[in-house]
Amino acid sequence: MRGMSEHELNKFVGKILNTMNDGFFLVSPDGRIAMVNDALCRLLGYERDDLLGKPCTVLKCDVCAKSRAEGGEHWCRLFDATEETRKQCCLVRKDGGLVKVLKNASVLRDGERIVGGVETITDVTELCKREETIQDLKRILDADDTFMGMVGRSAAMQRTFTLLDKAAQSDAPVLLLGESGTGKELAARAIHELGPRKEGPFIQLNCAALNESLLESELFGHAKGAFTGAYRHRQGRFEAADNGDFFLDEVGDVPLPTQVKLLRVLETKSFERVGDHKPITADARIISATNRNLEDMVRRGEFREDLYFRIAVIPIRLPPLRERREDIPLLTEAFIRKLNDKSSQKVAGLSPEAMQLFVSHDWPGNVRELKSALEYAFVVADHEIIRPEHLPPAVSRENVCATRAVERGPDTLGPQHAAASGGRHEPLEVVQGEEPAEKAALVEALRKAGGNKSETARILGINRVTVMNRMRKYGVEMKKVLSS
Ligand SMILES: Nc1ncnc2c1ncn2[C@@H]1O[C@H](COP(=O)(O)OP(=O)(O)OP(=O)(O)O)[C@@H](O)[C@H]1O
Repeated sequence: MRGMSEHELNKFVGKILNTMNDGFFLVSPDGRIAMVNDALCRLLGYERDDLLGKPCTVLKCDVCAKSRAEGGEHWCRLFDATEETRKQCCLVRKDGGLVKVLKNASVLRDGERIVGGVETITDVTELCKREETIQDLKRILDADDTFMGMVGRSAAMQRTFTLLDKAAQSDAPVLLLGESGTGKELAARAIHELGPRKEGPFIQLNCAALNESLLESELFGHAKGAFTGAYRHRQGRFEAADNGDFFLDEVGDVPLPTQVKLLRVLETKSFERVGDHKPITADARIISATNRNLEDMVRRGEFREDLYFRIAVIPIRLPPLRERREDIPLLTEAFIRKLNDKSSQKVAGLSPEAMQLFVSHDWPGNVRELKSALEYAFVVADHEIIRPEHLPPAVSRENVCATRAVERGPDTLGPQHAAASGGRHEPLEVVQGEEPAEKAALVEALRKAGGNKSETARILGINRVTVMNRMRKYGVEMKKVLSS
């Protein structure tokens, strides 16, 4: 600036300040705004005249307000501190909006005399928003993908994990709702493991598997001679669950007369064994589960309303897999890792085409179906990579329909899903969706093992008893397998 006098320079100060991107203002020692630049007016939505001569408190700086409240020798802490750099504060715009800024401030002195204060402010609102987004994404990425053995990174599963955790801490009855294979049993175990009764027993009963009298005998026990075949006294599951958690699976299948007895036990914690009059008390927390729509059943008179309210104090819905497709790759990876550990086959992963089929399939049998599809693929694939031709037909064939369903959105997925979520009988397609994969995997493994059940178990990564159970379940005959 050689050749320009200070006086001449002063003439241009206003212009210089108005070319700055950052806001600038000058305050007099009594705190009145003496000078502002265009950037400040722009940033805060004020006209120059709105600000000039006004106390600087009009900018409603949060840090200034706080330090004023804490007190100090001077009305403004700047005059105590004499300098502030990169202080993060929040100002209020004329229209009431908040602006996050970084502020540099300095006291202006002429010798010993304070002549004012100068501040420059940089708008960091956008930067802060981006930082918040980064932090949110980081939280999602860092979020634990598993919760007591349940895999899920989707927001829906993360919410479910939080709810399960909270429910576990209370002693209130929990009702787990969700389609078959969504993980209700895993969730029940998680609640037990995390809850105050974890040192006590976790007793489980599938209410759908038994007729009325067997169910009552299982629930409450029976006295010797109570019915033909009752040779001994037998403890019921309620009694066994004393001081622990009692998981009533498929609670929607409890017949109405048994519902009355169940309600009485839940209310009084007291019951009698079948064929006996001696009252027995047991204190168990009830965790129930169903894939049926209990509210509809209550409306239809098929489920007692009073029992419903007893067991549904904390209802938690396990979302179907098609509502959280983002979890499919993660679940796939987790199951492949487990199957690799257990079986002789070593698989690196799915080809992009197979993964595409996985992600677009609707999984009416949910996580159980996905697990079975991988068990099938492990047996069929003789490569390190699972390709579409290694997947069960239900997965590879339905690609087109599934893609259409995805395009239509989850609310229009068709009747099989409505039924799967609430109807008493799962539609044929649901059963077909999950059974053939498990059955086909079993048959293929038996064939590979030449009928040797232990070898079959090793191939499938399950135990020998499960092999026999599955053979019985699917009516698989060894002779037919070996001759086909
Ligand atoms: N989130 C998950 N992460 C890992 N495995 C899961 C998950 N959800 C379910 N599974 C697995 O899927 C299978 C079915 O789960 P589970 O038996 O808990 O489902 P469910 O809802 O109780 O089914 P159903 O109503 O038919 O009894 C099990 O092998 C379970 O380990």
